[in-house]
Amino acid sequence: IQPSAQNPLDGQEFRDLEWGDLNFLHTTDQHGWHAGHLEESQYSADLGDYISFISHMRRRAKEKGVDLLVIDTGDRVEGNGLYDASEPKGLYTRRILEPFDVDIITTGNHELYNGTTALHEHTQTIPFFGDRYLSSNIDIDMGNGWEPMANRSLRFQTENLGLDIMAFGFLFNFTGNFKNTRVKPVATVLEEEWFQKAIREPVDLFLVAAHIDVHTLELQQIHDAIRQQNPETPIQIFGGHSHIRDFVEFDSKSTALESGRYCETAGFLSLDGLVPKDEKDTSFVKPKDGAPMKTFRRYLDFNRAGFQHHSNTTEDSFDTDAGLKVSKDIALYRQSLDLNRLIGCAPREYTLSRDPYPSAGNWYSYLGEVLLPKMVVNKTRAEVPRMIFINGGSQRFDIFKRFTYDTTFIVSPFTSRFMYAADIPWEVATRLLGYFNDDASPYSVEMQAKGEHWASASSNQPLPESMMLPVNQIPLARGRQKWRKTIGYTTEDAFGKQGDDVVHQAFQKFDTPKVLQANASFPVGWEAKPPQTVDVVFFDFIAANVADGMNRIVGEKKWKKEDFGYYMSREDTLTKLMLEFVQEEWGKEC
Ligand SMILES: O=c1ccn([C@@H]2O[C@H](COP(=O)(O)O)[C@@H](O)[C@H]2O)c(=O)[nH]1
Repeated sequence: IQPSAQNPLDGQEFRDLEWGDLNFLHTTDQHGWHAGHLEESQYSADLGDYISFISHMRRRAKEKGVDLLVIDTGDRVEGNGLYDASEPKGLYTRRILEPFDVDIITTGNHELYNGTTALHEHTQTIPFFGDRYLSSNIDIDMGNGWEPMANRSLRFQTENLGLDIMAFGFLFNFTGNFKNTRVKPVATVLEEEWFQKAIREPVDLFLVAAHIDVHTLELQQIHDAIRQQNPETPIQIFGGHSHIRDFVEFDSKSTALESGRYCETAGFLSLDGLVPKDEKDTSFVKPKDGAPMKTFRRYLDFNRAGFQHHSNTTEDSFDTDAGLKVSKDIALYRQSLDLNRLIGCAPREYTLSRDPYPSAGNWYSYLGEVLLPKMVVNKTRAEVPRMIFINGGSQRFDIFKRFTYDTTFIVSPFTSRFMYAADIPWEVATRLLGYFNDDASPYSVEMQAKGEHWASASSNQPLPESMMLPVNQIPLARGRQKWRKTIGYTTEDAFGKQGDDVVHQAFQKFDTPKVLQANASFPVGWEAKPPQTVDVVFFDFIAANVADGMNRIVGEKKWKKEDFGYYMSREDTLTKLMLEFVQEEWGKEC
């Protein structure tokens, strides 16, 4: 745990784990949160704590004569100062991840948005993990033509039961990658010779580590391709990308688990009733005593109390040398990046989705009404009315009272710059937001294809400490023991409502805007007499979408993204502007 982080409150009610023959721990979408959540005690474990936990769980597996595999399904980068504040980005993250002893690891879309990130992944991270790092559908060009980003598949035997496993690593059909990589559509790869050969190998289980939302066509396609050749063999899938706790059942021997995001969740899954046959034939996985194979899943809140509970350790016996070293290194790296530096104190907490948009506590509302109009300005065109558009997905996390240097990256990690289209007719500019918000618009379709996930009813986001319920003690019928309930994940998935390891109180989640519009320098009385033209200002990340939108509105191909210039200096990213704003506008009395 990091020096400034807090352990969760005592007295939480746990749901225990059920071990099987083959057990898994799974993380996904870590997004640089390796220091843990310093403002939320429920998710305050750091990667060092997780490393200690893994080590105890491996020991327990050995004692039980079963196996444990550790999986990570990508998007380890972008979204936290520990990754984004270093120069080059990820300098420390790559070192921090080295002791992370995963069995299978794969690539997410965030490893590919930026050419340098992809390059570093290929030249530094992948060699370290070697053949355990799988990229079944990604290629990279290092200057000599396309080559596989990493190993395509891996066949291996588990340590204790000797289960024979064939593993793959897939990314969804992502199109927003930098041009030094290419992501092959999943359906195409399923037809490739190497894949067809791999699924014909006589193994006990197929394992798919996928940076793919578990409710997608891509995963169904992967499942169906393997199942067609292997009617009886278990297919275990681990997903990611949509940042939620989720679980789906494809058939009685195939499920997919998604384990949340941002080091808030470690997924646990077990398969029982796997009996490897001596002779390899087409039905070597047999149910125990004729009973069907049993699958069990649980979502663990990422904190030391839970890790100790599930690994049967105590505060005294929990830490391993390797885990302690990682926690110490993280603290040193954070210090050298000055991440704890207080920039300002927020007038109140702002949330992305726990407060409705628009409302006073909603961060998008604050951005649209206060921050963007003030900060996004070109001095030479300051008097020209402007409409500023940013994509909702650019904002990544809530704002607590203490806004530190780290917070700027936690909220706005991307290096998007502001571009503009000058003097756009009022009738065109005012229809842009409607165009973006129209579900049928090509913008939505394209962004969905890129993995854009707008508000999702099934995703549930945890609350900060300040939202903890007052101690709500519920006496147990059989004794004097009392539980303390906190607000947090209350996941409902294909196996029901008992998946979370801690019994929480549910919370409400509201829709977030796809695209946010802010207006600035509008003349007095504009409602009665609108300006004839305005500047349309937007992130370069959505420049092509803005051009498409305006072309659709006027019904002709008038704009292309190459026509647009930068509205402000290229250094003026929203991350930088936000930091300046907080420094200037918010006091330091928290
Ligand atoms: O430069 C960028 C890159 C991405 N985004 C937005 O991020 C999300 C996707 O993130 P996931 O963690 O994979 O869900 C999506 O909304 C992109 O639009 C961005 O704004 N800028």
